[in-house]
Amino acid sequence: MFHQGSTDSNQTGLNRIGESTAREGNAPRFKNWFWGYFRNLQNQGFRRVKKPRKKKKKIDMEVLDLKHQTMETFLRWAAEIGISDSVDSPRFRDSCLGHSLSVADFPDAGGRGLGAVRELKKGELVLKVPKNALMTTESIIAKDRKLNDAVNIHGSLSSTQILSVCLLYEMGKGKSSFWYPYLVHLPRDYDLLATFGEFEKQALQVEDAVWATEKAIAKCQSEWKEVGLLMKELELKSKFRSFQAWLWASATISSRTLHVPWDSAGCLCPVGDLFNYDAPGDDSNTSEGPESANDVEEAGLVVETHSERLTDGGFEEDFNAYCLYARRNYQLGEQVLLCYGTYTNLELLEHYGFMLEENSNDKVFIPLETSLFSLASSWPKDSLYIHQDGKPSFALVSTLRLWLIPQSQRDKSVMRLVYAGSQLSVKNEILVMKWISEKCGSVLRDLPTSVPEDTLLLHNIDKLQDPELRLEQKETEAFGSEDAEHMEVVCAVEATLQENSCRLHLLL
Ligand SMILES: C[S@@+](CC[C@H](N)C(=O)[O-])C[C@H]1O[C@@H](n2cnc3c(N)ncnc32)[C@H](O)[C@@H]1O
Repeated sequence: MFHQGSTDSNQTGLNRIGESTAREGNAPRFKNWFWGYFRNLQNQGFRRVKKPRKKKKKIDMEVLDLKHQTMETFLRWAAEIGISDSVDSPRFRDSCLGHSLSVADFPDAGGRGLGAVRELKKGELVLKVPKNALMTTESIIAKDRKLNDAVNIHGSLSSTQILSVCLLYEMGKGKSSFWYPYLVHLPRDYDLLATFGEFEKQALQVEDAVWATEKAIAKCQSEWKEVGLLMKELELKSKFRSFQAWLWASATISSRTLHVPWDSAGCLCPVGDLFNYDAPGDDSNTSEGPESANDVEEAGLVVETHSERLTDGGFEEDFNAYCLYARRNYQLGEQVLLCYGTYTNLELLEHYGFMLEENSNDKVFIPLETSLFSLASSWPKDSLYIHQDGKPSFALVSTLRLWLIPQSQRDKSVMRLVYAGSQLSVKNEILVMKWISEKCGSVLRDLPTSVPEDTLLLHNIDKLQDPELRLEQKETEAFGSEDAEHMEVVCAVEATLQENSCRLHLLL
């Protein structure tokens, strides 16, 4: 659904959001800690766990005068341009919502989102956004000759780079932008990997997560350099040309665009981008054993079709509109969610800036011997992983079965059993499980912190970040008695917060 590709636990308490607030653009408190990544290993008795953290990075888009822009104003504007949550949209409505949906706050499942204002049936149309309301490169440049001409001579830039520049250009227009009522309600800060600083990156601890962060930051920087000339030609104000502004724009595009068939960058969809994320069906990881069809799919032996899962909506030529449908039945007050795609927690963090505590699509990669990799050459490297519930993937368990028998016994009949996902012998199976258990144990032991340490640290960092919960003197003293490493991290967080507030002052 959302272009880059559930928690149903907290779907009660539909609190209508009326006024815009400084932080309404995003969940007030995202669980952006990566420790969930290894939590299930810990649940199986492993002691050590990764503990990352994420500071808030404010990207100040001060051009927006938020004072007079309430959610009501936005929803009225949306109704005027034809956005509607009902099939038969009446011509005069003071809100595009109210028939099926309402904007509400879901603190534990995405923050601002859309709730059901009545019972909704699976497959029912819940939102229609006409093409003219969508922000695409095409629709933005169609309204601006100068932008159109400039964009057309920069054909080497990717469609995502172009859309990001168009977004910043539109932001630069302020109130004169057609989409101003929508733009003012975009989040002002994001937590995607590309926005991570050195401290946050190191806190991830796990090698592939640190590497993914470095890659995301490097990509963002090089893409920003590449668009420098275009932004200059467009005479964007320097604050819109800054790397901070670029981070903001590319995070907006990454986390909010919906797929459209005519532009690989997708579209920004007013109101439609208020749906929070629901992971695709829990069916992907509930199989009984590695012999199941799902495990075979994971191993890349069967091409998985997601068509059933991703049926929440899309652009429909017949309606000339983006149409979004209920993916299941909803009760009054429940949060209505969309599936943006199938993601691990690291991928969710990279593309959307959040992760799920329970994510059946999550994967943990453990270091493997080179000889094991060469034995697994018929499977993609990324199929050798451990599920969030601790179960090894089909490819991993099959390769280990083979690897842990003497080379002389690896004949055709054994290979056939391995590829069919069958056990070779009880002895071999015990060896496999023992090997995995010891490997995971050693990975976890090598990490600097444990879950309880992480939990305590996160709790204290939360307090430091929340002005309303500022640490009282007594608690500060309590820190003094904790170990030096903990204190060091708290100091680093304080320094980061300090640095951020200085940066904000400079911008203002
Ligand atoms: C398309 S927007 C959804 C609306 C968003 N909550 C808002 O206020 O604009 C996607 C963003 O919402 C947040 N989000 C969506 N689903 C979430 C979930 N299940 N848990 C936590 N955050 C979520 C993430 O910040 C994500 O980048």
